[in-house]
Amino acid sequence: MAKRLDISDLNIYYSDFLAVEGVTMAIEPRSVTAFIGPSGCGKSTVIRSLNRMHEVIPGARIEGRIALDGEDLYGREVDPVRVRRQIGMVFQRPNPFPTMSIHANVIAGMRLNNKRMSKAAADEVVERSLRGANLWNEVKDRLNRPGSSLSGGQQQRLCIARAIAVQPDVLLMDEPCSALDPISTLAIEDLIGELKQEYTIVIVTHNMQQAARVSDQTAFFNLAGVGQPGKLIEMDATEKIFSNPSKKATEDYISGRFG
Ligand SMILES: Nc1ncnc2c1ncn2[C@@H]1O[C@H](COP(=O)(O)OP(=O)(O)OP(=O)(O)O)[C@@H](O)[C@H]1O
Repeated sequence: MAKRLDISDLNIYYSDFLAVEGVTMAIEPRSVTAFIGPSGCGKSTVIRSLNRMHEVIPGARIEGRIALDGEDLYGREVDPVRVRRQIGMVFQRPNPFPTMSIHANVIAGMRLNNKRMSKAAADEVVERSLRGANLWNEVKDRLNRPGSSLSGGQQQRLCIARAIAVQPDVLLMDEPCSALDPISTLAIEDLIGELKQEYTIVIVTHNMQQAARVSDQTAFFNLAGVGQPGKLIEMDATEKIFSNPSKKATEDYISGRFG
């Protein structure tokens, strides 16, 4: 479970466009790392490179090294599908399979990986994952209803249940609360606090209060101008970033002077 990510000298391209340059950082297991920074600085691009989702875009590629507990995720022998199972992702908009039942949604990834799963084993995974996502009590009596019958916040927790069903090492979350109301947002934030006991979590957020509330480490990205690559400006304990950052650009951003 929870593994460490080491990123070194990472450059990320969309065809010829260098979107992110020279990122080196360590993401610790059993902790929450927040990526913050102005629009277009490359937060989503970096997070998508961590589980090899970046390369599904035609022409997209990376240079540098990303290692999970020392294993180079871009090594020649490495299967990107396996990487995406080990490093799960939750997106901005909850995206359950709308016509599939709640039960089937949770095990959708497992079915892909292990087609012959007994009903009892499936039921156990569904309950464990829904409990893990703090959704079990709300849905246990209607597991056969479609995923789309849930509220937005419940759908997002269903997506988190789906992501943890395959027992990943890392959970990536790209603005997981931006489509949610404040109550659902708090439920997800509480859940992130619980999940970090078992997982390595990386969250992209535009909401600096959220970064301050949920994360242990914060990475601030910035870009020098339009058409310039995004860069990691500094990364440190969240408390330090929000109280006494080392770089002026970070201070300007967190104090709302730009971005
Ligand atoms: N599919 C794509 N093709 C080409 N360029 C892209 C693509 N996706 C993103 N980019 C570019 O890469 C750069 C970084 O974008 P990215 O979405 O990672 O930034 P971000 O910090 O996540 O922004 P936001 O906070 O607005 O979501 C931007 O210049 C963006 O235009």
